[in-house]
Amino acid sequence: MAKFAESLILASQSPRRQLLLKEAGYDVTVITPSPHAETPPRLDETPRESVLRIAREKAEDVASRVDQGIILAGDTLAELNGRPLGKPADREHAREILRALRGHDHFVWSAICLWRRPMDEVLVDVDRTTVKMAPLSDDEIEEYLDSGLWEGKAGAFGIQDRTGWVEIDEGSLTNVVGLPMELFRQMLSRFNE
Ligand SMILES: Cc1cn([C@H]2C[C@H](O)[C@@H](COP(=O)(O)OP(=O)(O)OP(=O)(O)O)O2)c(=O)[nH]c1=O
Repeated sequence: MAKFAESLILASQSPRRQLLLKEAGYDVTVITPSPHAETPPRLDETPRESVLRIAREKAEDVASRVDQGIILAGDTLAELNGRPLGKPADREHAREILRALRGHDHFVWSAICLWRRPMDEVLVDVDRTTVKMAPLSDDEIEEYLDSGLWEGKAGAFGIQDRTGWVEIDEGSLTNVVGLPMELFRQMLSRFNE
């Protein structure tokens, strides 16, 4: 792993992003972006464009409060037939999303923004994973909804929650969980070039 003298600041309240970094040996300080920093996906954007913009908004918000270091922000969306699927508003919404996704291939997009202070050098990039959800029965969906694990997850489902229910066709697993670690390492090394 590349060593950085600069501190790494995770601009995220996501416990999963924090865990992925910790497991990979990165020491991070967490500063949560303000809830107003992020504006939801817009109709005139593709899901790819939305995650790139939103990751940057979160990083910029935290950068305005940091004097020195590298700020890392991310954003994740699922996409089914061009339609962005974010975090479900409630159980009803989660059910609707899972019924739409079951049995289908879909994409998961995660963007990363690295914002280096005080130079204000900014890198933004995105990764895409193709996944397939098993043809879940209504009962299986209700069982998952009962677990509450869908809350706060793009596409109302966590690949890490039920092994075998979602399979990766192509791409990175950490990208699906919210932070593509391969891309993160590449981006970090670009600051060293
Ligand atoms: C598709 C999928 C998403 N997710 C999670 C990753 C993200 O945390 C979440 C998408 O929400 P995001 O808005 O990307 O992030 P967040 O609200 O959790 O945290 P913050 O904005 O503060 O950084 O969905 C999983 O954990 N497993 C999955 O399989």
